[in-house]
Amino acid sequence: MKRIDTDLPGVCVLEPKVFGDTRGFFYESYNRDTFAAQGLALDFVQSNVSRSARGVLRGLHYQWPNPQGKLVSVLEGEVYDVAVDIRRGSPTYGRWAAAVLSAENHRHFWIPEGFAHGFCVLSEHATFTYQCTALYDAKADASIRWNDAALGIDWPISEPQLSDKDQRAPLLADVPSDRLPVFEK
Ligand SMILES: Cc1cn([C@H]2C[C@H](O)[C@@H](COP(=O)(O)OP(=O)(O)O[C@H]3O[C@@H](C)C(=O)[C@@H](O)[C@H]3O)O2)c(=O)[nH]c1=O
Repeated sequence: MKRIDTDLPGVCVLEPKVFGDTRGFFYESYNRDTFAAQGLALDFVQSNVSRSARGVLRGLHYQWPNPQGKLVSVLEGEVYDVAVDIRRGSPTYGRWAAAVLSAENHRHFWIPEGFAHGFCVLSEHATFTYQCTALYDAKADASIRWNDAALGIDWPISEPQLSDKDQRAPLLADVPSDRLPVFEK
C-alpha cells in the first residue's frame, strides 16, 4: 500500500496493492498492520455503503461529540471527495483537501477525526463505502454548507442534488464554537 500525503496534514490518499489476474483483481481494502506501519493505527467499529446518482452531493458532514475518522472509497463509479479541517484551534482550520476516487483507481481517502467530509458523484452512479472509527450518533450528526464561500471548495459541479438536511446546513462561521470539534495535538 502506498500513502500519498495531501497538502492538509493528516489527510492522505492510500493506494492498495492490486493483484490482477485473468479472473479479475484482488486487493486488501484495510489491513491493521499495513496501515499502522504507514502511521495510521486505526480501529474501525462501523462500515457503511451508500449509492448515489450523478450530481448527488452528500456533505459536508461531521460528528461532534464522538467524532468519526473515515476510510472512504468507491466500488462503482467515480466521486470527487473532500475533507475539511473544522477543528477549533487547528493551524489548518478552514482548509480542505480533495481526491478523485473511483472503482478504477481503487484509491482510498483517509478523513481524520474532527474533519468534515463530503463527496459529489461524477459518474452515472457511484457506490461509496467507508469504515468509521466511532459509531454513528444521530444526536451528534452535523453538517456545514457544501458551498460555504469561506471554505472555497473547488467542486466540479455547480447545482448538486442535496438532502433537505444538507440544503439547510449552516455556514462554518455560524456554527457555535462549542459545536465544533477540538484540535488535539
Ligand atoms: C450516516 C448514517 C445514517 N443513518 C441513517 C440516518 C438517515 O435516516 C439515513 C440517511 O442518512 P444521511 O442523509 O445522513 O446519509 P449521508 O448523507 O449518506 O451521510 C453520510 O454522508 C457522508 C458524506 C459522510 O461523511 C458520512 O459520515 C455520513 O454523514 O441513514 C444511519 O442509520 N447510520 C449512519 O451511520
